[in-house]
Amino acid sequence: MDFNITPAQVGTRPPVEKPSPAVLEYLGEDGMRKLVSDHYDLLRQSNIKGLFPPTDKGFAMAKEHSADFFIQICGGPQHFNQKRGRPMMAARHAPFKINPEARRVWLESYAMVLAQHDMPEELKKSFWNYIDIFSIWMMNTNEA
Ligand code: HEM
Repeated sequence: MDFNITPAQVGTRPPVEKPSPAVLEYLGEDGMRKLVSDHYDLLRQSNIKGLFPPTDKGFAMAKEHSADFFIQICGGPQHFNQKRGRPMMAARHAPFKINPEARRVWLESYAMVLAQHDMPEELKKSFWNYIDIFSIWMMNTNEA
């Protein structure tokens, strides 16, 4: 499938549709953790690696929190809320400079992981549509 990135302006918040619970049903929690882990491993080699924690421990925590969130947003247990409180995702990303290029790299890293994955296409599409749009919310600067 094509992983198209929707063009968007910084500061806009288009309505988002959550991924289908079938994504988590297919992957299971461990499968979701692996998906997120593979994504983060690509980010760590990308030109936006400087945004992420430099230590292995910090990086492992970042993976854990992100996977907790994706499990929750796909209808699974509320791990994220229990450990971290209300998601408030845009606010949590505010300390980091996320420009359209950072969004592109972040999404393309997911596209690479999804392209290799054995998940059915309609589940990939559901997951992709969610991150494509919700990632627009996380952009907070046009500065390089
Ligand atoms: C637009 C591109 C994005 C970039 C560049 C980005 C970058 C980051 C960075 C730098 C962190 C902090 C890492 C840490 O120290 O824990 C983070 C945390 C996180 N991000 Fe993103 N992010 C993006 C989009 C998204 C999207 C679309 C989602 C959800 C669908 C998401 C979910 C999360 C979660 C759950 C955390 C952990 C927050 C916490 O526990 O405090 N991110 N992200």
